[in-house]
Amino acid sequence: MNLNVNEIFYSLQGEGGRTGQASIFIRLAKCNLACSFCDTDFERGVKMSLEEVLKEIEQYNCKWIIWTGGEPALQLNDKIVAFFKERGYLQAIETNGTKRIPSGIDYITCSPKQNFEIVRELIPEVDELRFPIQKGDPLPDISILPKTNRYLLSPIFDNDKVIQENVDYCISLIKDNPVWALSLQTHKLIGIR
Ligand SMILES: Nc1nc2[nH]cc(C(=O)O)c2c(=O)[nH]1
Ligand code: SF4
Ligand SMILES: [Mg+2]
Repeated sequence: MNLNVNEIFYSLQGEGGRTGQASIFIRLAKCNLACSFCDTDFERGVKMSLEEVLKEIEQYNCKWIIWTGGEPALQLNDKIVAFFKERGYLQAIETNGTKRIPSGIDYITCSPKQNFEIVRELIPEVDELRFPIQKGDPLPDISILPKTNRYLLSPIFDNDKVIQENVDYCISLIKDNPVWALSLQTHKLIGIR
């Protein structure tokens, strides 16, 4: 079994409910969407076997993987997740909600970008919903979305720069609708990967 890998790096989770936790990011190549605000160059990839990925990540003193992309659910399956689970890894995923998630994932972050009504059919329950928001965007209707305990709004940045009007807009939405909370891309604020 192989993966088409864009990059592997060791950093701290910058966003959401696991912010600040050391994690090995495995960015898989390719996405099935093309969002205007996308901050990631995910097209290029190299073919790696699971053993090669394991060898690379074993150098880090960390047992959390974050599968990201692109859209990692285009490539992951139950067997790949089981391979890393059997070797002691906990696995988080950052998904756009357009594909089913393999079993065995320990923390699901879902950031739907379109077709919100099909997301819940594919992924009934997640650990967090995190929506990139720019000024003027409507607040998502949580009644049709996957079940979760964490509803997060993430103001869209200009590359690594805060766009204050997006932050202010998210804050006003949250004050009016306190089921939501703010998620910042803290890695960009502090200049780490
Ligand atoms: N530090 C850090 N945290 C992240 N959380 C999600 C990321 C992503 O690109 O998916 C990301 C990233 O690129 N860097
Ligand atoms: S779903 Fe995510 S990775 Fe894919 S284009 Fe949109 S923002 Fe970029
Ligand atoms: Mg990123």
